[in-house]
Amino acid sequence: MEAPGPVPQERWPGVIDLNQAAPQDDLPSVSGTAHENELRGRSSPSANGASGQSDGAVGRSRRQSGSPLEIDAISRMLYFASQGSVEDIQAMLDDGADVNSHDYDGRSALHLAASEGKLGAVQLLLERGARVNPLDRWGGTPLSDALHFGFQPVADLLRSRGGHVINERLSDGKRFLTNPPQRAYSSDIGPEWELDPAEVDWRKSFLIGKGAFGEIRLASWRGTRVAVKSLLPSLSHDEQVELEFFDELRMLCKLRHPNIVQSLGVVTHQRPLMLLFEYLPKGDLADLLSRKGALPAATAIRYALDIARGMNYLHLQRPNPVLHRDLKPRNLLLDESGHLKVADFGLSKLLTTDAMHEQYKMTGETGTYRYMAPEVFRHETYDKSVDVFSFAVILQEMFEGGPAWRFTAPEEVARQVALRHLRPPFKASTYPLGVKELIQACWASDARLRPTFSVIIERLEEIEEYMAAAEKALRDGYPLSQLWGLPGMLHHQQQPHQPPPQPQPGVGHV
Ligand SMILES: Nc1ncnc2c1ncn2[C@@H]1O[C@H](COP(=O)(O)OP(=O)(O)OP(=O)(O)O)[C@@H](O)[C@H]1O
Repeated sequence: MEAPGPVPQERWPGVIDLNQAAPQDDLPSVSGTAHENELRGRSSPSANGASGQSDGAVGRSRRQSGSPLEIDAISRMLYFASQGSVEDIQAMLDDGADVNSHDYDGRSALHLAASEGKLGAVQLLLERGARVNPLDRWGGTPLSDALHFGFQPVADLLRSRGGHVINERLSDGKRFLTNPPQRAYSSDIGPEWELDPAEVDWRKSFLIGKGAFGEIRLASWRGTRVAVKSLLPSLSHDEQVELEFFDELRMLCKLRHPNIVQSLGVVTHQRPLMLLFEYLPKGDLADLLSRKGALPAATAIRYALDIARGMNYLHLQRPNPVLHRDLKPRNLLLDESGHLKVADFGLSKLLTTDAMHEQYKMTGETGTYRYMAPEVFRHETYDKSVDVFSFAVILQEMFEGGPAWRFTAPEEVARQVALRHLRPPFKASTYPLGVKELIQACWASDARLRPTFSVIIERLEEIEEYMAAAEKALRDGYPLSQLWGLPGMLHHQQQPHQPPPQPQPGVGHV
């Protein structure tokens, strides 16, 4: 059984912010009522006119035909609405665009215009026949958006046209939310991110590995070695996945941090879809642990800080945090200077949890199960704290030298963790004082009690300082008895027959 960890200094708010969860996982698997169908972008037969030009018709046509032109038109319409570009909206509508078109999340042009307070655009859309109360997948109407973001004149206008806020419960009890994640719509991925595939030189390429989303190869791009991730054809044929993928790519390409693997650009104009990343030749943490076993405490803490800093950067992205959802040693790459970088972030969002389970089973890539938060395994609503859970398991592995219960199938491990609250055991004697407690807080069953990465960074920095102080104390020849008050990392150094550590210039690398 899991021992309760200390109460972290900073907590998740009392109620989990479902708005921060990856949207596809909020979508309950119910169907049937007109209301729910509307939420999902399907019209009930009675609401769907003969012309078929309703939200539902667009939803269906996007899913069935999936022509890039159609997707582009919807995207542009939403972009213009969010910008309040009345003339552009007018021109698109004059050209035959559907005023009720919406994206995969059910966000219509009216939603976008209302949530940005674009009164002129709202007026125009209503005049041109926009439905006043379309529901996005969080159950939000344009009026609820206008109210949420404080645009009173827009709210007044919508109310005068029959706008209302719907805040009811789905049949399975999950709450509708009125403030969905904000998206920065644009009409294209942006030429600067779109790479010319002809510039990728495959002559000396080789396969680095295969994951649930596709394979990754070393290749050369403009003379530089790069890691090219190709999306599995089975995924990229799914238009829904592609829509999400493009949206995600815009965001991923902009991210920059010393502890995340740098994305260089994308190829979306031909298949398979490809993502180019900086190439990190030193391997990943999984390989390192299988070669070296348990890491020295100072190295483990330094790596933990690298991961936490990279993850903190992702979680603090605005307007929406970037969830990893697939944090594991295989996705932590070593750079030339001996630091870890987080790879593969954001991509798992492309799959629903169900699809993720299926995909992992299909490809045999079940490694993720060991790091999977209980709520993900149980297919429940979750938020960014799932990454904190994975981080805890990784930190424990760095001290233990590899995964616990190696001979048990990963899926079974996840089941025990999720359903019986089992947690990997602490066997090593090298944990510095405070690390076990930190790990326990991070893998708490109650996701609200898990600390944020900002708090984790503070704790790890304190631990690192303690360790440096202890090392100095040893170097300066304090009697060991005086060191008992210092962190537990000294405990293993005080075992009989172990000489005190030699002073190190800086922290040692593995
Ligand atoms: N930028 C990179 N440079 C060098 N090696 C990389 C890079 N990105 C990934 N790899 C390596 O490629 C291998 C496969 O990675 P990939 O992300 O495709 O799959 P995975 O993480 O094992 O699985 P999944 O995608 O299902 O999470 C891993 O060993 C990983 O360390």
